[in-house]
Amino acid sequence: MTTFAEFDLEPKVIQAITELGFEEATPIQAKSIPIALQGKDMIGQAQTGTGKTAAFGIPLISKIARNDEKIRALIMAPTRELAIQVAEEIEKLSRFKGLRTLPIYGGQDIVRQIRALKKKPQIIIGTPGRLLDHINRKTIKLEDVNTVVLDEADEMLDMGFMEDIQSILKQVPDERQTMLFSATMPPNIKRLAEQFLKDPEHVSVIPKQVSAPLIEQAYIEVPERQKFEALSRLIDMESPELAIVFGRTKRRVDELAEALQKRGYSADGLHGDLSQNQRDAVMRKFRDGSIDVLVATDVAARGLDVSGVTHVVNFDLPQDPESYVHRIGRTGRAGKEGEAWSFVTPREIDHLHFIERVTRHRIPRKPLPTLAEALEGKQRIIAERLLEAVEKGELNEYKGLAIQMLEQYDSVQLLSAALKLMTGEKREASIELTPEDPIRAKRRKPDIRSGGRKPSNYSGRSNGGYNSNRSGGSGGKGGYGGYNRGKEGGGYNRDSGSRYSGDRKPRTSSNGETRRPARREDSSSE
Ligand SMILES: Nc1ncnc2c1ncn2[C@@H]1O[C@H](COP(=O)(O)OP(=O)(O)OP(=O)(O)O)[C@@H](O)[C@H]1O
Ligand SMILES: [Mg+2]
Repeated sequence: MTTFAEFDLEPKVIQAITELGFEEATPIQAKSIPIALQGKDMIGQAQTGTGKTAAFGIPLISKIARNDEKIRALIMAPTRELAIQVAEEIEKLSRFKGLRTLPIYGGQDIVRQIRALKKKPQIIIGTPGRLLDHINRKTIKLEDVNTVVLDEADEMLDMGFMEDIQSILKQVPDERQTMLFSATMPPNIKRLAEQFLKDPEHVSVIPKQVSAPLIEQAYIEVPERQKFEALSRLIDMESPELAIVFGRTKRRVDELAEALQKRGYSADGLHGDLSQNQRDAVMRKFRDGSIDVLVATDVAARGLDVSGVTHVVNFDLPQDPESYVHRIGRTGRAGKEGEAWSFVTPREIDHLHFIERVTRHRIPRKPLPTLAEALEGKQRIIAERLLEAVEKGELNEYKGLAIQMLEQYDSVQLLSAALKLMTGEKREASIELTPEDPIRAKRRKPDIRSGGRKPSNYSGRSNGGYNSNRSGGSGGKGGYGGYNRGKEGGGYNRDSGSRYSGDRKPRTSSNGETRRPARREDSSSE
């Protein structure tokens, strides 16, 4: 166990860490912070939800003085939501130190951003395209930047940001520290690292399997046209606190969110074609729990940290194994458990096996929840809500009528009727989703990690070694002491010399943005 007091950090930073409820450093933090504090370039890789943001954030803020009026640190992230979230985390970590952070992303009024830049933030967190706009307008000057972080660098490359990133990095002074972080490290990252990092230290905390161990994974084989029914039953049976459902395309997300709403679920959709206001509103509703189900494209796959996400559903399988790892990593974060379900059409079974090989994890098959299981789940929730209301009291206004009714009817009959009404007959609104084509299996060599290097001896606990008093201590669901599902391995041989060939051709863009050619389908995520 490594406490934060063991690092050479200012009391004000320690104070912020304590305030955030972090009791000990996660393994990636324990390894990266001392290296980053020395000013070395580094490549950091660790499973989803294991605190990579603070791993680069803490050293970064340690280098900046409060009264500095220059832009000293530049963090690049692939999506607007992620830029906002990283900015918030850095803001919290530097709260007592009093540094100024500013998220900069497309879709937001540029004049407003220019005004905010006049307040002299020292730390800018942005998406590459909008950052470059500001750099070209000279509203952001990079001449004093001494730290650059690329969060989810591989995703930024996949989205077609290579050129933007290159031209930004070329304008940052050479005497700088560059850090690159992600949960997965496909080979294209190597090229970027070779070009822009100086003798980087590789810091990785990756056990045999790439995905986070606290996520219970399963797949359901289901024909395309039955997917929606399967999803409704799954939600009913599992009654997630918060769930993210991933769909392949924007159209799919729109249709699915609407269909869920029609059936009475509290759901909304997120993709790159929505206006910034709409995107912000959806994320706000999801974070504060006023919607339970977020339906999203891969725009929500990377980095997003929303506490309370208990379930991830791949309504459509993702094309890339990396995407699978990042998507399911929206749950099982910070020492909490989560479940990840994937719908696989019969023709996609091969693709699922491919994902299993690359992620080195066998995904067990589960049967489609039956109607009875779905109903049982719904009833359980209703019963819980009823008992909560009993606990809460304040029922006097209803008691008179209750007594009257009980004099005339049998209590079991009455309560059953009440439960039936509360459960609600399923609104059988007819749902027609436009079918998506099945994904065809690609062939790559099975290793999602970088460079074929041996995994570092992963000595952390199976949950990534968390300890935070926010997580509610150990024991019970959501606890995290030495928990081990013993699912590692999955019967695949490690092929330590190889890594997959990474034929990651950027997918074509449909968002009408022509300036940068190689964007993929939801590339307006920036
Ligand atoms: N030392 C710690 N103790 C407890 N909680 C922590 C600690 N460090 C970070 N966290 C919390 O863990 C959560 C996940 O952190 P973060 O988003 O940085 O993960 P990540 O490794 O970047 O994941 P991803 O690969 O999905 O981007 C956040 O809510 C963060 O505040
Ligand atoms: Mg992250």
